[in-house]
Amino acid sequence: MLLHFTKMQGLGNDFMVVDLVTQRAHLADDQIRQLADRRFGIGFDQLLVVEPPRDPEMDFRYRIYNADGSEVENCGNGARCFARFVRDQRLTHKREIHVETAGGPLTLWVEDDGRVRVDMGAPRFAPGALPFDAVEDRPLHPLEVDGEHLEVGVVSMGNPHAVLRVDDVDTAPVERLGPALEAHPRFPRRVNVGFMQVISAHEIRLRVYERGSGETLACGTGACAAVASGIRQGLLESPVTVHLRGGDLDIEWAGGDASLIMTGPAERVFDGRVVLN
Ligand SMILES: N[C@@H](CCC[C@H](N)C(=O)O)C(=O)O
Repeated sequence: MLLHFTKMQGLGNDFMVVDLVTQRAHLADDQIRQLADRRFGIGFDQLLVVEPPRDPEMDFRYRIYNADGSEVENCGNGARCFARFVRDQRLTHKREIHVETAGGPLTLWVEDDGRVRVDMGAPRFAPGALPFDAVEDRPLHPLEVDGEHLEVGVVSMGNPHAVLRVDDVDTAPVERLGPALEAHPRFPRRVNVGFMQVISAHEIRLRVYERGSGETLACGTGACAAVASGIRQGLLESPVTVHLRGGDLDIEWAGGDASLIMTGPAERVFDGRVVLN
C-alpha cells in the first residue's frame, strides 16, 4: 500500500509524520526500523502518528515511536511538529490543540510567529515514576556507570530522563556514557540521558542521548527535564534558555506541581509517499 507522509523537524530533531485520520495503515516495529534507517529508508529520529482521539474531549491522539521501533510516552519537539502538521494539513483550524499521548494529555498553542508553545505537564521526580531503582526521592542520586561514580538527577516528563551536569558539553563523553546509562539496570525501561552545562541561572547548554534513537540534535522533553532538575538543585531560575546543537528552546517552570512550558520552532521539510510491503 501507498502511505503519504510529511518529513518535519524541530531544531534538527527529525520526524516522519503520518496522518492516520484520513489514511489507514499499520506500521510494525521492523517496518519502523527500516523506514528510520538513514541509508536504506527515509531516515528519522522518531515516527509521529496522528490518529482520531479516543477521548471526545481531545482533538487528536498522537503516538510516538523511536527509530528502534519502540513506542514511547512523550516527545516535546515532536509535539510542536504535530501542532504545525495538523494545521497545515487542515485537520484542524484551532490554535489551541488538546492531544492525547501515552504519557497523558498535552495542550499546545500555535503562536502568530509560527512557533509552538506546549504545556508539557509537571515534572515527576519520584524514582517510581520513571521507573528508577532507588528508595529515596532526592535531587541527585549516586550511580556507578562504566567504572565511574556519577551523580544524576532523575525526572519523568511522561518519559524517563537522567540529567548529568558536565563542565563542557563539547567534551562530555556522550558516546560512551549515553548508551551505558540508557541501558543501566537501575532504569528498567531504559532512559534518555541529558548532559547539561550550566552557563548562568537562566541559560544552559544541553546534549541528549535519546533512548531508542541515539544522540539527537535536540530533545524537548530532555530540555524540560534538565531545567526542572537544575531548578530543583538550586542551579537555575525560570525562565531558562536551553542551547541545543540544533538551536534554542525557551522553558518556563514555576516549580512544584506547575506545568513546564516549552516554546520553540517546528518546520515542514518535504512531503512524500512510500510503498509499504
Ligand atoms: N525527541 C524527543 C523525545 C523522544 C522520545 C525519547 N527518545 C524516549 O524514548 O522517551 C523530544 O523532543 O522530547
